[in-house]
Amino acid sequence: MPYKTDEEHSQPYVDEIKSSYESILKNIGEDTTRNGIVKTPERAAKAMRFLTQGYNMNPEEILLGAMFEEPYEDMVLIKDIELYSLCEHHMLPFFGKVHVGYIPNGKIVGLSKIPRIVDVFARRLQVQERLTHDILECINDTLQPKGVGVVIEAQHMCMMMRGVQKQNSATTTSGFRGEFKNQETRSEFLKLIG
Ligand SMILES: Nc1nc2c(ncn2[C@@H]2O[C@H](COP(=O)(O)OP(=O)(O)OP(=O)(O)O)[C@@H](O)[C@H]2O)c(=O)[nH]1
Ligand SMILES: [Zn+2]
Repeated sequence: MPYKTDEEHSQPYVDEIKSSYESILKNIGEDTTRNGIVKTPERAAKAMRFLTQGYNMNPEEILLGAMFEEPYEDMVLIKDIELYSLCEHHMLPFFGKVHVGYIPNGKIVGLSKIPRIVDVFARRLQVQERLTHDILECINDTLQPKGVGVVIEAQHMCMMMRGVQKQNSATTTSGFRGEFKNQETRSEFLKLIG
């Protein structure tokens, strides 16, 4: 099996994280023995393991597992990939959409593998800028296309629920390699993602 399932990644360290959540609940003034809360440390620990399982996964391996020789020379675009990640500053969610385009150089990759590598990098503590580059460099280094572009549009809960409390601001980040640095190719990509 080239990479592990979500379930396999959720097991290690759950007990340690569980007792940490128990302390957090006590410190915010909760009664950790009451019915609705008693299993919360374990649930929260499993959820946290799920949301950070990307540390244990190898995105290059995912791409290499489904690369096929193909003489297609035009742009391949996978747009509107749902994104859920956690910001490394507050460990609060940021969420939005990822758009990935590439121009093959003799090899294409199985389409599902692009959202899969987005999830691998998103399921780590992140900043949006690094997430953008992680996805970009992984595709560029592994698939070695003629060009690749990544755009992420996201909203950050740490700016919505707390802090500056801005509900409608969105952040866009982008990165381009190879032919996507040419104005014409980049414009075509940006036009296609709308
Ligand atoms: N560049 C970048 N900043 C982020 C991201 N996620 C969260 N942040 C910011 O990280 C910064 C951390 O700033 P600090 O001043 O150390 O933390 P803080 O006191 O909680 O800041 P406020 O959110 O302004 O209350 C904040 O400005 C957040 O908006 C991200 O993906 N990229
Ligand atoms: Zn944050």
